[in-house]
Amino acid sequence: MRLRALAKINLGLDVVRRREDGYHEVRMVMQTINMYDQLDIKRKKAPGIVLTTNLPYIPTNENNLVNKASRLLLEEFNIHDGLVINLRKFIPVAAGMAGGSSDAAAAMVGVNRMFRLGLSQQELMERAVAIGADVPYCIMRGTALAEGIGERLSALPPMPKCYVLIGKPGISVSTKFVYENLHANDLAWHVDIDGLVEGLYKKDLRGIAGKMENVLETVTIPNYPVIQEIKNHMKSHGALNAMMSGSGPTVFGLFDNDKTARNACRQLKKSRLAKQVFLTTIFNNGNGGNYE
Ligand SMILES: C[C@@](CO)(OP(=O)(O)O)[C@H](O)COP(=O)(O)OP(=O)(O)OC[C@H]1O[C@@H](n2ccc(N)nc2=O)[C@H](O)[C@@H]1O
Ligand SMILES: Nc1ncnc2c1ncn2[C@@H]1O[C@H](COP(=O)(O)OP(=O)(O)O)[C@@H](O)[C@H]1O
Repeated sequence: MRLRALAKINLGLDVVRRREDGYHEVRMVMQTINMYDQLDIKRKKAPGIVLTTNLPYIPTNENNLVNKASRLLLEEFNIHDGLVINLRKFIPVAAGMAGGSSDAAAAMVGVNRMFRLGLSQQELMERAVAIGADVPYCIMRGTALAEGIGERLSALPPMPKCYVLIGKPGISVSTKFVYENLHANDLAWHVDIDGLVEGLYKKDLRGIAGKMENVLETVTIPNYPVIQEIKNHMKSHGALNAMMSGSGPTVFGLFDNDKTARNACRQLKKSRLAKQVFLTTIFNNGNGGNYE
C-alpha cells in the first residue's frame, strides 16, 4: 500500500495564550501544498514495526512518528501482525512544514485501511492528537482554521490557486524553543486571522497575501536573521507576500504568475540564502481523501 503524506504551510499563525501545562492556544490558517513524502506499507506475520528511510539522520525506532502512529492503532485494536514501512522523505525535516506529523497521519490512514478497522476520518483525527498537535489537521487536509492547540479544526473555503516558493535555510529551529521564548501572555499585537478568513471567503488572493502574518517570527527572526533575508528576497522578486511557516525556519512566498515564480526560484537558488528551494502549488482536492 502506497500513500502520500502532504506538507502544510501556515497562511497565518497567532498565539492566543500560554496554558498552565506549557502548551499554547493558537489560531492558525492551515494550507496543504503539493509536496509530499511517500510511505510504502506492507503487512508481516511477525509482530513489530520495521521502518526504513532514505534519510540517515532521522530516527527509525519508536521515536519516528510513523512508528508511534502505527503502534497506537495496532495496540488499540489488539493486532498481532507487524508492519514493514519504507518512508521516502522529500519534505524538509524540522522545517515547520509538518513533515513528521503528515507521515504519522498517512500511517494512521494506511493502518486503518489495511486492517479494515472502519474508523471514520473524525475518529482517526481524535486519536491523532496524541501523536502531535498538527497530526489531526494532516489527516483532514485542505484549507482549515485550527484552534485549541491546533487540533480544533474548521474547514474553510479553498485557498485560490497560486504558486508557492519554499526556501529552507540550513539551520535548525526547535518548536519547543520558539514557543518557550514567545512570552505569549504579553504579546504587543495579534495576527488578523479573521481578516485572513474573510479573504478566503472572498477568494481574494491579494487580500489573503496582505493579511499573512506569523507571530512566531518575533522569536525566530531576531535569532536567525536569514529568515528575514529570504522573505525580503522573495518579495523583491515578485512574491505577493512571504512568511515563515509554523515554527520555521522555512519561508514561503506566494505568486500569482508562473513566470515570476520560476524566476524567483532561480534567483533564490543563486543567492544561497536557502539550502533547500522548491517551487510547488496549493493542494485543494477537498478535505481528507486522495491519499494515493
Ligand atoms: C508550530 C506549528 C504550527 O503549525 O507547527 P510546526 O512548526 O511544528 O510545523 C504547531 O503549532 C506545532 O505542532 P506540532 O509540531 O505537532 O507540535 P507538538 O509535537 O505537539 O509539540 C512540540 C512542542 O511545541 C510546543 N507547542 C506545540 C503546539 C502548541 N499548540 N503549543 C505548544 O507550546 C510544546 O512545547 C511542545 O512540546
Ligand atoms: N517521520 C518523520 N519525519 C521527519 N522527522 C521525524 C519523523 N518522525 C520523527 N521525527 C523527528 O521530529 C523532528 C521534527 O520533524 P518534522 O516533523 O520534520 O518537523 P516540523 O514539525 O517542524 O515540520 C525531527 O528532527 C526528527 O528527529
